[in-house]
Amino acid sequence: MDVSELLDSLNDKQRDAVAAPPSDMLVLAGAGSGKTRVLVHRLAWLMDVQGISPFGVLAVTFTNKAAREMRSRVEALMGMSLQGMWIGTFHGLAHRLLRTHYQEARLPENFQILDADDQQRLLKRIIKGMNLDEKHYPPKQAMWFINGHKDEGLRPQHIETQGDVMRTQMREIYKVYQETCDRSGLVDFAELLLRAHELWLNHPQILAHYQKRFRAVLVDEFQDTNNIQYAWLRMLTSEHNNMMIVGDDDQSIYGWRGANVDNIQHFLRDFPDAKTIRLEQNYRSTATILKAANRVIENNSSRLGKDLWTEGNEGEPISLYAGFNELDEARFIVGQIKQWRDQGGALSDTAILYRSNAQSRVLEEALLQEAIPYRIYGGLRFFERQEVKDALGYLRMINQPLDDAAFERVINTPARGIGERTVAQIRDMARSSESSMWQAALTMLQEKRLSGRASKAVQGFVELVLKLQETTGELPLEEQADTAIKQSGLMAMYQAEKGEKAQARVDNLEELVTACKQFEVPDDAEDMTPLAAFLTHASLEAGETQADQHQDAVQMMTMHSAKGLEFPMVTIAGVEEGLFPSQQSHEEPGRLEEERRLCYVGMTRAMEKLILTYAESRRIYGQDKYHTPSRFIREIPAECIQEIRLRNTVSKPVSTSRFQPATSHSAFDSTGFSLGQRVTHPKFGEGTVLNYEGSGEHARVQVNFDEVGSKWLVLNFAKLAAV
Ligand SMILES: Nc1ncnc2c1ncn2[C@@H]1O[C@H](COP(=O)(O)OP(=O)(O)OP(=O)(O)O)[C@@H](O)[C@H]1O
Ligand SMILES: [Mg+2]
Repeated sequence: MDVSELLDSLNDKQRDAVAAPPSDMLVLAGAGSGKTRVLVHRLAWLMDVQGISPFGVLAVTFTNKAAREMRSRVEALMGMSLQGMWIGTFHGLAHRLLRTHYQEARLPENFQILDADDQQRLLKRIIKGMNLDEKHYPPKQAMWFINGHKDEGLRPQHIETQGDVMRTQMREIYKVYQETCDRSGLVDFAELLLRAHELWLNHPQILAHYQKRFRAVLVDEFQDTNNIQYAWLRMLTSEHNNMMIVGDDDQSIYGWRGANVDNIQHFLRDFPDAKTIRLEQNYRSTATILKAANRVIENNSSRLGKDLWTEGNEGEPISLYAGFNELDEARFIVGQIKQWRDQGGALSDTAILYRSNAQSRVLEEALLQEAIPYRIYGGLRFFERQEVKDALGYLRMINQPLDDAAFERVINTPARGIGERTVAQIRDMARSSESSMWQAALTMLQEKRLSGRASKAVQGFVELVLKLQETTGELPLEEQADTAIKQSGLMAMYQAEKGEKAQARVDNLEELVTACKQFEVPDDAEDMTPLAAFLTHASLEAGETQADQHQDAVQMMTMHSAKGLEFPMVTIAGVEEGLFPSQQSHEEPGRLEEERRLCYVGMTRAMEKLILTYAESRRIYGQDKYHTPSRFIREIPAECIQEIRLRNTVSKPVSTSRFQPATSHSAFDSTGFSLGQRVTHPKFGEGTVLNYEGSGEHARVQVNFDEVGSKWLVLNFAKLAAV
């Protein structure tokens, strides 16, 4: 390959980094300045110019997707396949190392990886086996305890408990858990890293081999490495090799998961001769987007500090839209995406980013309604999520207890002492009597075919379902859901767990109640109960296959998963206090700055067009919460923002300045009503306009009546009048 090709597409500073003589190096630079590009070109340079073999480099990045992309970019630059090169995530590389040296790592040859779900299930069994109360020692918390200590390189014998009963017990759980894993050849994610570290610690000759072999070690997204990862990298260094780390302290967003941004300082301390290169030109975003993002991040106090500029043009202002509620917000976003598509833009060039996974539901529905394909990146669709499926399981049991899948799903979730063996017995009985498991369970109880303990536990479950059926039958759908989630113990189970992920599960359960409240039985399902109609709706949505890899689809993801990526058009939804920054971050000082870094990450994903939206009222857990716009919006200079207003009618402008004539013509314009407007109906009395859909004679409006609650009305027939 022509070397100049490698360097031509780089600016001076990038070239300095790529073509530097072998040395340790830190590339510290803001978003979109070409850090990842430098790393990729450096890899190619080392192999092509320095003559290092593909087996002599080790490159680490944050996600499997990023690793695949990096490999293919280097291959494209080199014009050859690089099979076998060590390029991957920390977990992937540790796995590879352990596979190669399984004997020294004291693992069976075919050891299995335990994913988070399996890990939690195993812990549950262990906690029960130790005769501990799961309520006091929730498996999820034990998992955080174990993984957290492993991330610090600590085994049970290293953990000080200071006489704390909880810690002592957790340490014991860790010990028993680890023995079980070792016996069965199971390795969890945190264990991969710790084992790989211990492998080198205990086998200096293996370590020496790799120290010599890997002449260059390159790490992207370094700001989000945790302690064990840094320790592992540090071990690898020797006089034979060099390390290049690339990162941005302003994009450190995994502190809550143990990432340690101080590792950048540690690197400078541990590699005193390291050369620091700062890249300052941004190639990704328009000047407006860049200026706005820079100004937001300036509000953080602990920064290494850097300036970013661009030669790019001004671009359009950032659009800001205040939704009347989350439905209006979603509809606006979908409208913008349609406009983008109509102007010839690809859907895959647009991304919708949000703070919390639970926000995706309303957005997904708005997209489905318009038949716009979408893909949820790094996550499941709302109705496919574990906790949502658990809750739906109870609703399905209320609706129809003969549903075996629902029965199996919830019989022991939350744990109520019904073991796998009992479930298997019930399953066998159902099979031999050709009945449902529910019926089989009833028969077995009646005929006393279960052992004392199992019988009592199954009886408890049956009674719970019967009670739910009896007490919720007449209730409105959302109260049915609320009761089921609470009385089944699901909510309490997830609330008892710690951490961001558990919080997301609680959010999703609350969101399910909201979904029930917003659900309208479709016309063709009027013979069904609202519950049955809702369950049908949920399974259809979950069953709808996600847009496949090659289909042009809108990209949806949390801001966390968007790290390192870029899109021509980006919408950040739910930019409001209490959601983003999150409620929890108000309570812990460091967390607010991490939220602001997340905002910086989100904004800097956008290349051409950035849209920020928030909802003035948002239904959370079936209740309307009124939020104020996020402080992050106020931190953006006013001249960078253009407020978009279209939720208004042309015919009846509301007098406040916030409601100006529509800038685009929605069907609603012709109805003569505006969202939020007070109206009166001869039968239902007064209410507030919440929502609308359709146009012309099909136009329908949703009104929340003070007396009778929310109703959809066909405009042509409804005798609505403005108050
Ligand atoms: N010298 C250059 N000339 C033209 N385009 C460039 C140059 N350097 C980088 N780019 C382009 O700018 C964009 C951002 O680059 P890259 O993703 O490497 O930035 P980054 O610093 O890694 O960003 P992030 O912090 O978000 O990970 C990419 O589209 C890249 O191809
Ligand atoms: Mg990058």
